[in-house]
Amino acid sequence: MLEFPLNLEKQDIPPLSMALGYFDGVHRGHQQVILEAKRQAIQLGLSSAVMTFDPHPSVVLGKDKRHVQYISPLTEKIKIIEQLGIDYMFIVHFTAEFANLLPQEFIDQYIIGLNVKHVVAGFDYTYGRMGKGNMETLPFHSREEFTFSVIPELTEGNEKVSSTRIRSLLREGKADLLPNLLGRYYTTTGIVIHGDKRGRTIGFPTANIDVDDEYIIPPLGVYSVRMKVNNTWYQGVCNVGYKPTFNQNAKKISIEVHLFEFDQDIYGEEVVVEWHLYLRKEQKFSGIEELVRQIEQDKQNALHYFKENRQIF
Ligand SMILES: Cc1cc2nc3c(=O)[nH]c(=O)nc-3n(C[C@H](O)[C@H](O)[C@H](O)COP(=O)(O)O)c2cc1C
Ligand SMILES: Nc1ncnc2c1ncn2[C@@H]1O[C@H](COP(=O)(O)OP(=O)(O)O)[C@@H](O)[C@H]1O
Repeated sequence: MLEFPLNLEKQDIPPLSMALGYFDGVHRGHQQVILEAKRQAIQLGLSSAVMTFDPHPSVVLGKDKRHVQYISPLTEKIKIIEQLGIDYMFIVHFTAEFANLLPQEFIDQYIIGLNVKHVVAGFDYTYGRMGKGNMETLPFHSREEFTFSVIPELTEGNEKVSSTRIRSLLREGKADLLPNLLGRYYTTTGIVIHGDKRGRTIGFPTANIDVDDEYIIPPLGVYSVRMKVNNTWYQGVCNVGYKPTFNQNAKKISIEVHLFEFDQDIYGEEVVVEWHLYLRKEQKFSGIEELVRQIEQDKQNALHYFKENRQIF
């Protein structure tokens, strides 16, 4: 992986076929762009590359300076793109200065200057100050130094597959609808931390996960999930919430997963939660007995879900 500023001369970089995009989520539309860059690389005898930007342009340009949340924060995005088998990744730090480059300056410095011989981007990709450069202006800005392919809009159910659509489904808890758009289930990577140590005393030990706040967390409630621990996937149930049965004024949201057929100490481990299906709202129960009865029911519902979808797992 290469990060800007690059201390490389053009002659040190192999000729590239490069996919351009912000690629939050690396969804099915993004995958078409990236895989086309790879296909063109093979056909034209080039190395494949992806150029992406960090942080999200809205952090630098937006009026709304709130903390931005992603479908795939940078490290997750890098992992997913690596799995697509791309040779080089360029991560451009998106600054006010970068956003101010004229379209021709962007093409000269970041495309022609990096020895790019073929560009692949989606039909609505824009570049340069105020997004003035687009796929129609690209032939003029290319100075005939590279060729390019434009990937048409990918739709699903008559609607564009987009990061915005995925973000809103995620915020509505519709994890089960995401594979149609993402090409996989939604995942969040985090570290197992210590909780209140109550879980194992009620027969449901739960791994409390500290998830980076750059991720979009699905809404409060109980979900069927899978969790990857040391490269093995386990089925389980996850509660996202404040545990109102025990806490009156909890401020920090907790994400905790009870795994079936699992009995290991995994404090401090990095784990991946794969979100499958929203099961119910988080509730305040009158006591432990009622809570335990409900968690047992959640477990049965999740087991049923995994059994019904056995062909996938
Ligand atoms: C599947 C599942 C569903 C849960 N549902 C609720 C709930 O509706 N209300 C609640 O107060 N706590 C709920 N919890 C959280 C439990 O209260 C929590 O796991 C228990 O207190 C242990 O916490 P600890 O791991 O911090 O010790 C749920 C936990 C799991 C695993
Ligand atoms: N089936 C399981 N699912 C989740 N965690 C488990 C399981 N079995 C053992 N553990 C371990 O036990 C811990 C959870 O126990 P718990 O009493 O809920 O403590 P805590 O409140 O610290 O999470 C997990 O972090 C993990 O290390």
